[in-house]
Amino acid sequence: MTELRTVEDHLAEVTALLAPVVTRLHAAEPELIPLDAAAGRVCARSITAPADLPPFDNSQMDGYAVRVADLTSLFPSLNAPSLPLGLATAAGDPPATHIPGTASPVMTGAPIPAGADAVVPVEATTTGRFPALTRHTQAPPSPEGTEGTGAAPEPAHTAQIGITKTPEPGAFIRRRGTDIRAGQVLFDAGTRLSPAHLGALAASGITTVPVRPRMRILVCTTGDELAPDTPDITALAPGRIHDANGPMLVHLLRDAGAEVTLARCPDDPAALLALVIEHTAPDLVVTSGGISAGAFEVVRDTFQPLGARFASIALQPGGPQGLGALQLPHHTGAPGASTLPALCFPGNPVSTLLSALLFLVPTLRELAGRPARRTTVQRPLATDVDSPEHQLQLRRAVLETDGTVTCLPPGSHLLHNLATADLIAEIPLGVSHLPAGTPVTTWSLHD
Ligand SMILES: Nc1nc2c(c(=O)[nH]1)N[C@H]1C(S)=C(S)[C@@H](COP(=O)(O)OP(=O)(O)OC[C@H]3O[C@@H](n4cnc5c(N)ncnc54)[C@H](O)[C@@H]3O)O[C@H]1N2
Ligand code: MOO
Repeated sequence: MTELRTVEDHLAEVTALLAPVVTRLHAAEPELIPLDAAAGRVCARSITAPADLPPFDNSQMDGYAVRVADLTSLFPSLNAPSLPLGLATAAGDPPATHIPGTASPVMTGAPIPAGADAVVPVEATTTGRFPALTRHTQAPPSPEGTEGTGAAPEPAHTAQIGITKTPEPGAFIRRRGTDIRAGQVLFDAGTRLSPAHLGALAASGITTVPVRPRMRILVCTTGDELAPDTPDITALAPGRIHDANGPMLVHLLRDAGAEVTLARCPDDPAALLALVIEHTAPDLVVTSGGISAGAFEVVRDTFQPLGARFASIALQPGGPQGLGALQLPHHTGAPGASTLPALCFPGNPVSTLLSALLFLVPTLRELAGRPARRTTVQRPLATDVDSPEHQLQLRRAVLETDGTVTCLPPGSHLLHNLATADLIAEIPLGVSHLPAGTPVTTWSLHD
């Protein structure tokens, strides 16, 4: 038999087809978007911290701000020295001035009163809890002439706070700028924004972020058998099926970082051509179905005259594949592009999804600041496996508790078994049978 093109050959061709799109997206003007829309997007520029984080010295514990010297020098011989109760600072209050020789109650996140140099957690006091407190913001004004002079006004009331453990200077104080300093780089260009990144940006008071534009993909699912969306989507005319590939591709590609539009097209080349031409400036068109050996292959019939190539590769599922830079009669592709790149995946649902995972998602992952290749792990087969000798077979598989993998049936229409699988197990080219226990390359379907 003629040797089929390998998966590696096809991946290299797809990568080369997409390279100009990637270059254009890297060079494009960033989009400035609000933080709440930025999860998963990639920073287009490095972002500088506008302010110190934390923005002020604050307490790590609910407790008492003290001057350590008051405890060590005033009561050197006592096991549990006590200090008169000072005025309290809650989180959100402005900083107070610590009255020397007192214990100023401070809550977690509250600014450390000026002059205090450690916090004693409330658990390290003789009562283990707070007495009734007065916030310094609610206290009557200080006697004239004492505020800000360093002279100590009288404490608000006379409760004594017994301290069972003398703290080290700096204990339980979260110092200003210990997370990041104003002017330091918060995140480099190319960082993919996780929830934690968004948290750090929000904490810094940043409300918009410059991100790289996403690849705009028009997904066309094709076939006369695909039922139109109707109010009662469970009612199917005889011979019709629901469109599984559309939602699957849309979510897979969005999740990988693309901006995706879905269109459904009958087996009518004029309709497919019109659809592609009318769509506003996609970077890439992805189709499913209509590329194999049938008499009504809408994608092949429409795209082949425009420059796409169709061939079988040594892969199962996902053998039939098409790709090309389409020369459209009225080009409406992305600005700066003279042709419209197209990837044409086979229609069987498992074939469609695995084709996208294998050939397109790596480029999208890289654009989104993630490693292109998934992590692979060698795992032993739980049972014997048969596979077509001249194809790399991607078997949906379940991970057993003993670390072995059980391969599920290979049919490329078996979408439910894809949805319940944990892994893909690769049964290599040139192999028609592998006995139980043979280690095979596996990768997660949920990474
Ligand atoms: N004589 C041959 N027949 C077939 C060959 C072959 O080499 N010689 N290859 C088979 C393989 S492998 C595959 S994969 C399919 C690929 O065919 P197409 O890409 O042309 O896909 P269709 O025929 O349009 O559809 C195949 C199958 O998938 C169903 N389908 C299509 N779109 C959807 C959708 N959006 N949602 C759910 N299901 C969909 C469709 O109804 C068919 O059952 O060709 C084999 N045949
Ligand atoms: O190559 Mo097909 O994708 O096996 O069903």
